[in-house]
Amino acid sequence: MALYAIGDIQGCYTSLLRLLDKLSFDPTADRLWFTGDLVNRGPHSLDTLRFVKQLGDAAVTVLGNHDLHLLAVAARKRKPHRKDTLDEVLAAPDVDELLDWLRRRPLLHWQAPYCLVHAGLPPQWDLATAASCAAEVEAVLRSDNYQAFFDHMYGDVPYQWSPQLEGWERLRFVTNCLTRLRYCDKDGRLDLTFKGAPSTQDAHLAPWFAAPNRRNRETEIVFGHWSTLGFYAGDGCYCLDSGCLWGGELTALRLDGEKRRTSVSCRASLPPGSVNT
Ligand SMILES: Nc1ncnc2c1ncn2[C@@H]1O[C@H](COP(=O)(O)OP(=O)(O)O)[C@@H](O)[C@H]1O
Repeated sequence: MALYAIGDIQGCYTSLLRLLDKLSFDPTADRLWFTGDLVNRGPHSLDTLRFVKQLGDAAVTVLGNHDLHLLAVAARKRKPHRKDTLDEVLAAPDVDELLDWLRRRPLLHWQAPYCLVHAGLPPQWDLATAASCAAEVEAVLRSDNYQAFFDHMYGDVPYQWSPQLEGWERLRFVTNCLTRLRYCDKDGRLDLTFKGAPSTQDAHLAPWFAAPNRRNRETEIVFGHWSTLGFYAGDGCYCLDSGCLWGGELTALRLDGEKRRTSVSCRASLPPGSVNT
């Protein structure tokens, strides 16, 4: 049995199949963790969703900002963006089933010694706080009233964590950390606007995983979301978004035993190999 974490797919289904082929992935024995953003901007979001869903217990995927955006568009709470490639999902005969499954995915998955999230954790959260905050948003997304969440999800404020945060503001802050965070300042205030690579940011900002006094250092954090950072292993953290969507690579990191990185180039869309599912 092997456990692999795989970076943001964003509809690059043929790259995923080539990567699984290269790994000799066996769904009856191996396990996959996905860093979220299964969909959008890439060409085959529908195939990707169907594939990951049918993996059942062989896969864990956490929700990313593009997954949440798909749910918001489907709920008619947000207009699609010009660059979205979600129409095929929205018109699919199994759209309800797929999106019902999607909204029940976690925002954080913890299995010692790893924590899997799409984007990051603010420095003020220890792992227990992160897990309970994620559970608050997950409970809303799994409820019958989940569509109301999308009326309040968008926006960059509040910038800073306080245990006193309540209601939609609290849920927005939690969602922004887990699905959009890249940089914060030395006091842990989020900056959700800058998307560039580390060393190109303003001097007052640092990547979230390099924040001083980060209280979640006890766990190894596996994340995606940050294609300009690319594959990164440092500070007890692993970024697996190596820019598949932008013609970079799709990356898997073996998490059990010795960590081993496997990637496929996404420059050429080669015909997919057969996958044993
Ligand atoms: N709270 C939020 N505020 C703004 N955008 C959000 C939020 N949650 C999800 N999104 C979605 O995240 C996506 C951001 O896209 P983009 O700015 O290109 O960033 P990325 O680098 O993650 O692709 C959009 O589809 C947007 O609708």
